[in-house]
Amino acid sequence: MSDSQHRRLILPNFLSPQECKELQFIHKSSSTVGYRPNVFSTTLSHVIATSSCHFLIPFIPIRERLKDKVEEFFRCEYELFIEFTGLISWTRGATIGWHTDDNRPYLKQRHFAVSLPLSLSTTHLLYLYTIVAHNFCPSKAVCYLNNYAKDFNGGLFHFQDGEPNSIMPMAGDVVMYTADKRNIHSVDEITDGERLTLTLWFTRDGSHDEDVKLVSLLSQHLLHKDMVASHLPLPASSDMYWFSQDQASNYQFGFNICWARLHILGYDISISEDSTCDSDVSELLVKPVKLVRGDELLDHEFGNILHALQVIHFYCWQGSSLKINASDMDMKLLKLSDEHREKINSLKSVLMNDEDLVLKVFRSMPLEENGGICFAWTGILAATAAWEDYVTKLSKQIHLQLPYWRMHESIYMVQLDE
Ligand SMILES: O=C(O)CCC(=O)C(=O)O
Ligand SMILES: [Fe+2]
Repeated sequence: MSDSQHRRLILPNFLSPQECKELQFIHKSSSTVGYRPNVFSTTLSHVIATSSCHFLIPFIPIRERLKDKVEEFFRCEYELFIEFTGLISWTRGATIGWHTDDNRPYLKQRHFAVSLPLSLSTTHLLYLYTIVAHNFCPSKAVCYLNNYAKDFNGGLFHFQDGEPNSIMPMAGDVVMYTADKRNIHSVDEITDGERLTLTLWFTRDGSHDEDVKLVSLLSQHLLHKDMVASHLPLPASSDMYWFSQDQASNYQFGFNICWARLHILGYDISISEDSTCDSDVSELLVKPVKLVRGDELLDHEFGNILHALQVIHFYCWQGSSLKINASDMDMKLLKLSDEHREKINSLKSVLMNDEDLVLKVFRSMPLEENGGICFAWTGILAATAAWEDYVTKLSKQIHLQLPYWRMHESIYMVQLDE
């Protein structure tokens, strides 16, 4: 559906349920606290910085399809650039009143450039000609990845003028609109659950091309890394995972979102022997961990809490289709001693000292745990192996495609004959 003035476009079912679920898996296992209260985000530069470059792969075909649509709909004669790609989730309390989206810093820069009358070089003049003569209004695409009323309540999207008046976010649907006054919009407060979107910004201005920055980050990151090296995620600084209501990150009130996301799915974490509640939070995040459920501990070591979180969310995503191997049946489960339980609780009081807040933020809607299948430790072990296969496959694709991306300073699906 598009409106008569060509300022917005709504595309139902643009993303497949599988694409939505894969992006949800990435976000729930990689997000950091976001730029506004009660908001969480996963940017592409963040996944690179945390040694999870492979997660870029699922975004690539989706970015391409969205860019093609925007170019077609807004009738662009020249190429557009993606300025930003991110997964963004809003939880209880997040809201935004009537606003336009043209408050991005690069817009100010553009106005500044136009008001410079003197000493312009030919390049400058050409540049000005391009932005003035082919004035493309920056645009945004918001792809909904989960469902109103099922995964969250509240969070309806509204346009102030014209049709459609309101949009009920449903997984797979996309809304595209120009960032100017023709599209004043708002989002109702989220009252329950977690509302998840994939958000992209488009620009004409090549100096804000996200791909150039991402290719450079990828090159730096992968230069020293062996292709067969481990795919362990590397946690970012601990304050990026610290949620507190007043945004003060002094670790006194609030919680670590990795621990919290495991907790709401029914897991506790046992951090290696020498960790105590006096340890520094950043130190705790990089230590090997084991998973606990009830009074059982799975005797399998994960590289760090982020690794455990990725595997558990992989289990939630793929649960019902995972194959249990014979070797998974040999797993070792240990009964927790009182002493061990006490230790877990004391670390928990450091990383998650406001449990009520965790439940308020993440656990207000019934969760569809483990892809709807019953929990089994054998399933977790199967997920551990399947996660490794999955990231290895994605990682190979990154390594094969990066030379082409570097050559073109652009990220695209390279057709390679295997
Ligand atoms: O998530 C949405 O539906 C739109 C969010 C929005 O308007 C914004 O972040 O500026
Ligand atoms: Fe907006």
